[in-house]
Formats: sequence, structure tokens, C-alpha cells
Amino acid sequence: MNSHLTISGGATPPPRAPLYDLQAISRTFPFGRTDVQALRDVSLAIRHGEYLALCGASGSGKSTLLNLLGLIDFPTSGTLRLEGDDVAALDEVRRAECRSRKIGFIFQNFNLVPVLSALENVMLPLHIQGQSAAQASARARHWLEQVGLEGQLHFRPDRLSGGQRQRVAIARALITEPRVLLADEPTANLDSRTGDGVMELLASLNRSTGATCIIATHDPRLMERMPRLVRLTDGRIVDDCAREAA
Ligand SMILES: Nc1ncnc2c1ncn2[C@@H]1O[C@H](COP(=O)(O)OP(=O)(O)OP(=O)(O)O)[C@@H](O)[C@H]1O
Repeated sequence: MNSHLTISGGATPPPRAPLYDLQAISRTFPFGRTDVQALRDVSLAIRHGEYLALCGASGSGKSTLLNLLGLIDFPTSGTLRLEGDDVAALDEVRRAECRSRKIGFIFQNFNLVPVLSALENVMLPLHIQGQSAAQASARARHWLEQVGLEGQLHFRPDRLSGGQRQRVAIARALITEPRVLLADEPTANLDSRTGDGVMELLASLNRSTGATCIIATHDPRLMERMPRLVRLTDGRIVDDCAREAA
């Protein structure tokens, strides 16, 4: 009997494509009369639901790789597939659509709009997608509650601590229910205790929502607790190890 058939005779579904499949990716930037090779021959597969760090020294290529995964930059050569689709084949409109539907971003400096409240900041992505204010407000309240900020809905960023600002940014990234959260040094501007709290929150949201979390960092404390570490040196992957999380 064909092992791909179930007892009832129906075919089992084909295996799900990895979230990301990168083959021989390079990214070169022109720099004066020379070129800087930020990424060289990077091949990497990332499954749905993973929680992993891209690590390496300053200049090793972490942000460049994160920008490619976020579809905000293009590789110079190689193939990048997101859920099986070759992103080079998407026109700009479909790329933007894919980015806003599937990907949430978290930045080290939070990138909140200073004149908007926490609630309004979190509502923004749904507002941009054209959802009604009532729908956006209800979703934003839900996500601010998930990150423990139900008491600060109407505070502007200047009334929030660094950790609270990053929580607002996390709620804003999650409101579109993305497949993947990309975080560039999310704890770099936080003291270690607050940074630990943000990392615990990200780990628990990864478990509860199933969103893949990809975090660029050179913080050894943060690396220690990651179940998968992809290490870059001079734009190359030099190590990719999965292990039990601490
Ligand atoms: N737009 C650009 N133009 C020219 N060179 C660039 C550009 N972006 C990145 N680079 C170069 O590519 C290399 C990798 O940079 P990248 O920012 O990806 O490293 P990183 O590991 O994220 O560093 P950091 O931890 O300091 O943020 C560096 O040599 C950097 O100077």
C-alpha cells in the first residue's frame, strides 16, 4: 500500500512548505568604488512556529538578512521563498500586501508615533488596511491586554517606560496576526531586567499565537535562551544549532 494514503483512501496533504527557504543568497552594497558583500551564499530554512536568533558581531550581516526576510530589501543573487512563493516573482503591490499580511516588525528604538496614544499606535496597521475604527480599537485593546498594558491605553509614548514602549510595539506588530515577527535588537535599549521581561513576552506569544519569531541580536544573555541560533560571520552562516531552550 502506498504509505501516502490514509486508511480511508484519501491522500495525505503534501508537507507544508517551510515559512522561509533561502538558497545561496548574496547581498552586495555599492560603497564608493568598491562593493561591500553583506551576505555571501546564505542558505537557510525556517519552519512555521520557530523561535530563533540571528547572532554575530556588529557588521556580520544580521540586519541585512532581517531586511531580506521582511521583504524590505532584495538579494543581489539567490532565491528567497516565503511559504513556497519566490518573492522575486512578486510585483511591488503584491510584495507590500504580503509584507503587511504576513510580517510584523519590532525595532530597537520602538518606532512609535510620539503624538499618538498607545491604543492609536497599535490601531495604525489596521487603519492602514482600511478596517473601521471600531474594529481596530477592539483589536488594539485585545493586544494591549495581551502585553499587559490595559492600564496605559491612552498614554502617549513619552509617558511610558522603555519596556512599556517595546510592549506597545509588540502589540502593534501582532495586531495583523502575522505569520512571522522580525525583531532587530529588541532589547538593545532596555536594562537587563526589562529586556528579560520583553524576551519572556516574545517567547510566550510565540507559543500562544504560533507566530515564528526571528530575533537579530549580539546580546549573549539573549542568545543563551534561544532554542535555535544561526550565527553569522562576515556575511556567511558559520553555525546553525538547535538546542533545548534554557
Ligand atoms: N545600505 C548599505 N550600504 C553600504 N553598506 C551597507 C549597507 N547596509 C549594510 N552595509 C554593510 O553590510 C555589512 C553588514 O551590515 P549589517 O547592518 O547587516 O550588520 P549587522 O550584523 O546587523 O550589524 P549591527 O549589529 O552593527 O547592526 C556591514 O559591513 C555594513 O557596513
